[in-house]
Amino acid sequence: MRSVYARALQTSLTKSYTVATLPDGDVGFRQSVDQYYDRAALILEDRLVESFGDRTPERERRRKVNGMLNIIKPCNTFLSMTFPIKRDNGDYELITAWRAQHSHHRKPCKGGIIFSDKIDAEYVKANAALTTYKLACVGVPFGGAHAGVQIDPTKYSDVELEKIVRRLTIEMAKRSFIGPAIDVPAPDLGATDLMMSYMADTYKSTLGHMDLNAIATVTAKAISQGGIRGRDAAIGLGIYYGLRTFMKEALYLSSVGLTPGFYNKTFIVQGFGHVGLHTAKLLHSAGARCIGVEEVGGAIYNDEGINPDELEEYYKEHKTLVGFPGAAAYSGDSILEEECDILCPCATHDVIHSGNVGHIKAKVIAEGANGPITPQAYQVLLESNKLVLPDLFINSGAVIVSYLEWLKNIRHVSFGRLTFKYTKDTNYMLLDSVQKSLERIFGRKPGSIPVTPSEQFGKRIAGASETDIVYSSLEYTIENASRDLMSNAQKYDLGLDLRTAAYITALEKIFEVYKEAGLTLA
Ligand SMILES: NC(=O)C1=CN([C@@H]2O[C@H](COP(=O)(O)OP(=O)(O)OC[C@H]3O[C@@H](n4cnc5c(N)ncnc54)[C@H](O)[C@@H]3O)[C@@H](O)[C@H]2O)C=CC1
Ligand SMILES: O=C(O)CCC(=O)C(=O)O
Repeated sequence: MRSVYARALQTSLTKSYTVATLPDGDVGFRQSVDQYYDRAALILEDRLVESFGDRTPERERRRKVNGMLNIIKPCNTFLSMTFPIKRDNGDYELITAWRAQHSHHRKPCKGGIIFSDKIDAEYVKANAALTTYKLACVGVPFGGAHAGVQIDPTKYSDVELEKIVRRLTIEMAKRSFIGPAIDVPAPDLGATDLMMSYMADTYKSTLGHMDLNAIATVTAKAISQGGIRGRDAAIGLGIYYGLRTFMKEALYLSSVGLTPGFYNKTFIVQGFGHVGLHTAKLLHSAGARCIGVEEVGGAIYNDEGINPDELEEYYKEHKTLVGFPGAAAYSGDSILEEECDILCPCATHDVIHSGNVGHIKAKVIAEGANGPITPQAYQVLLESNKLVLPDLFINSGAVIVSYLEWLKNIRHVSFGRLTFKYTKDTNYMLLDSVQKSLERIFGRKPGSIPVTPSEQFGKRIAGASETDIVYSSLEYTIENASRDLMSNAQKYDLGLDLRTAAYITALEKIFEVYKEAGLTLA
């Protein structure tokens, strides 16, 4: 029998991650975050200078603004770790891992952990910076961080992975790189919720044993370990809500040659892991037609539509998409290049680059993955009137719901628990009071006037459950962020360049924090 660990890992760890070799001249994910930041900073600079008022000479104000813009960009603190583990066969091995805390403008820091042998220290720093901008873009009050463990997790047993996660936690704890008020990790590529439960358990049993808030030190834990309902689907749901907002915007859609709404729009998903699976399911439920899905073992295609729920079952059992009865094995060059309305790259970075961008036919691209498009390719997409919904906005569902989990943990009570009974009693009292008022006016004869809740109200009569709160808060946050992006795109005359609009949204907020807090001990 396979262990729980192995079962939990089965979908995310049974493959190796392929990363495109970029054509000459293409800048990949690592440099791209800094480039986008620079562009946003350049556009904002004059306004930021103005924002200081005119009591100080302009030269002085500009100096201050440039100083602050330079402070925001680099990684604040960086931890490089090597530690040994004893493997099941008796060998000793050194594990290399990193945690980058990109920004301390808000505490704690927050961000995922990637388990992959295709990453390095610079990649981790880039992801940490992107996380700072992502958090600020959607208004989650944390600083950005990210971690990487440089192993291919498929090559390690569940016991070995547990050892690595527990030792990693201790290494981070020793150096104050983990803690509910300091830095709060979560799973990313190649990681699982079970790993997060081990991490929380290790912290609370060691350095955090006196800390009442110890379990708030990691998010995306199992529910029994203080996790939150709704986290599983959070990223896909965020992508769906974000797409839905833009799929209502006739102005944006007409620029790319689409009509509003999801019904019968075609979509293709790359990567059928945490992000891709839920995105496909939700778009399918909204009436869009999934015509292609790609995984590392091969892609499948069906113009008539693929049912993602059935595909999920098939994939769990067979560990490959190919052979799924509801679609044919894809035999073209690249499914990313197929005709479709919405393309969702939800696997890894740098998959659309200057070598293939000319063949991309999708009209809307939702960046489920972090950094799936190189800056060179992005420019081409903009010039060919494609609408790209950028990573720092569209895949922010995880950080939004992580924030709710952290809040739940430090409040020590699940959402709704304190108010369920009171809300339900109040709502029944309200119905009763309406009934009595009607009877006072119309009398009780020939019988009492029944006032019963409608089906919809009946479902909500006891108030919001944890899942209701998570989903509605996610929806609210993404819709708000969408409006910020649209308004900044208009204000700065950016056309379809929502990435720059998102970086500007983030940068304005971070700048404001520095501006009003001043520089400690400066
Ligand atoms: N898990 C999270 O909380 C978040 C993840 N992301 C990003 O989304 C992306 C995917 O993350 P997860 O879904 O969590 O990882 P995952 O490990 O659950 O799934 C990724 C899937 O993509 C597949 N894949 C990898 N390379 C591929 C390729 N070249 N072509 C086709 N399929 C490929 C893998 O086999 C795997 O099934 C990453 O870029 C990650 O950084 C973004 C926001 C939040
Ligand atoms: O929920 C989190 O803290 C991490 C999410 C993440 O890894 C990401 O957004 O890239």
